[in-house]
Amino acid sequence: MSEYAIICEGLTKQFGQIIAVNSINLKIKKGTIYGILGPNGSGKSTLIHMLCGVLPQTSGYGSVLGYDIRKDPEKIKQRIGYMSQKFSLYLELTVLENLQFYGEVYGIKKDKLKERIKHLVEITGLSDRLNQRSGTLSGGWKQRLALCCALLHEPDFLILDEPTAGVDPVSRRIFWDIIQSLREKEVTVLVTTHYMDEALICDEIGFIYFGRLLVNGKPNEILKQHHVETLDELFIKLVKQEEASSIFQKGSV
Ligand SMILES: Nc1ncnc2c1ncn2[C@@H]1O[C@H](COP(=O)(O)OP(=O)(O)OP(=O)(O)O)[C@@H](O)[C@H]1O
Repeated sequence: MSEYAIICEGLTKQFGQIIAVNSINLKIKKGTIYGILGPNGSGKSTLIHMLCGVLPQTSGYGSVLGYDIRKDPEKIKQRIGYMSQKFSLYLELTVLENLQFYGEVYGIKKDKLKERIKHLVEITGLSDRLNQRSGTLSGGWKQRLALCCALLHEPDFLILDEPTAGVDPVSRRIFWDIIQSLREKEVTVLVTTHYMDEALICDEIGFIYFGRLLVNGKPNEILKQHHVETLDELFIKLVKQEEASSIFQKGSV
């Protein structure tokens, strides 16, 4: 059994002329939180979609929980929980109805589902809102419900695509407390974020720029290696370096 939940070797995705993900090599240990950072359009979602088994790669290799993303996408889908950037639950259904619906889609038995819903609404603070129509929840509460749905079937690998974008600080804190508690259960978490305070909580982070993984490792070690105090500082420095080298390359042709 591998100690890694995720392995990418030269993983690449091309859309016509655009290389959205460019030969990424990455290993994520089981039971850890890995944060992906990078500007808009840098390839984060494309990488995630490949790892979910919903977007075939152009070249390279990827495995999730030991399953090849090209050969076994269906097995991967059963073992992962995914929360997308956009709220994708049914707005006209209540909180409870959404949870019951997703539980049935995952094929969770009635008694188990009841137990899971009780546990998840308790830890996310949704217990008092079970009968509220989901469309009337504010942004932070909608995200808590989406997290509950992604965790219902006890996935071994949880993918969160910008889960806290536009969410208030209290909801963000609750969110991250839950994410961190998953470490104890050996759940591997892959999360994209633009918030540097969230990145510092992750066990390891990667910074993607134009589809390439420029930096990868433990946040504090990365800061030391690059002689910077904050991740913001580092990422601005990296982007400037990359821009300067692309201008240099264009100029030298
Ligand atoms: N289906 C597609 N067809 C063509 N180009 C695409 C497709 N999906 C993504 N791209 C392009 O691939 C690149 C990477 O996009 P991607 O959505 O993965 O970035 P991202 O880092 O997730 O961005 P954001 O932070 O805005 O969500 C972009 O140039 C985007 O326009």
